[in-house]
Amino acid sequence: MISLQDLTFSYRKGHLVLNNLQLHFEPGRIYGLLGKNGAGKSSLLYNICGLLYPQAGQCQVMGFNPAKRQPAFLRQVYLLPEAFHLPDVDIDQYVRLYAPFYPGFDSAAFDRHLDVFEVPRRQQLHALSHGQQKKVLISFALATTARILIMDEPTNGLDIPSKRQFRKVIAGCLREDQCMIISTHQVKDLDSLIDEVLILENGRIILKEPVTRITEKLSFRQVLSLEETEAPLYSEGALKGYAIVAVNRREEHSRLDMEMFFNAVMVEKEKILPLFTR
Ligand SMILES: Nc1ncnc2c1ncn2[C@@H]1O[C@H](COP(=O)(O)OP(=O)(O)OP(=O)(O)O)[C@@H](O)[C@H]1O
Repeated sequence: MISLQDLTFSYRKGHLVLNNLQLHFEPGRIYGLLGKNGAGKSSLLYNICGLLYPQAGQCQVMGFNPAKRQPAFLRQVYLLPEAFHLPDVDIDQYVRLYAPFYPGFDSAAFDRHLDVFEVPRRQQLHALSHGQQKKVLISFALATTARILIMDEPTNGLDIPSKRQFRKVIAGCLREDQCMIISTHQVKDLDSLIDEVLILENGRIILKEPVTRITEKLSFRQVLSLEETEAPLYSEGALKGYAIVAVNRREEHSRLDMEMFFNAVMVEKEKILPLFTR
């Protein structure tokens, strides 16, 4: 559905932001794009949407070259950017203005999502808080039913109950022909939603693995003392004892803790990445 071949991108000469990326994204999946500040996550997303253009290599999205920004492409792609500015209209006017760009726009779904988020319906957008505005945009994004949904830090600025609402709204909303890429630092908000994890570092994808494969290779556990377990790959002090990431030697079933996983990869790359070489 999305295919990047040898994609290289930089804002200025001599400073590669995306370095020779080979990447494929399939429909029916939610991808979590992780990386430290400045790793190149937004730049990658903007290349996929055609808002930035590669210096070398290819980017193909649903058979289109995004850089051409053809209407048939734009109708099927929605980017929720990290920072946004909304016009001073009310929600209904906003829908009347922007929904026509998306032929598959589902007004009933939009209303349902707004209800879950408990957004006051009759307000001017400028009278809403930043978090409420974001909820309008998340609801709008999902209601477009665009085949490619890209969200840059969608849960930034959402309060704790809203993060739960976000998970509720997203879960079960993706169709088999849609693909969602979520770039985030707020990994705890999303670890139950993500099908596949990508980690970007210094312009390269250092890991791209389905959650099922991560938990097949690694186990995520709490232990009272580090002596009671064979040397973990990574550990962090927890309320009672330690949270650990260990090699999953006994085919244990554990739930991915994406924050622990990301930290473990950052600190113990040499130990963890080889577990995933094919
Ligand atoms: N408009 C720009 N002009 C020049 N350099 C830029 C521009 N935008 C980003 N960069 C640089 O490109 C690199 C990647 O930035 P990008 O915003 O893609 O990273 P990111 O992973 O999304 O970061 P964050 O997690 O902080 O949002 C950084 O080194 C950044 O300084």
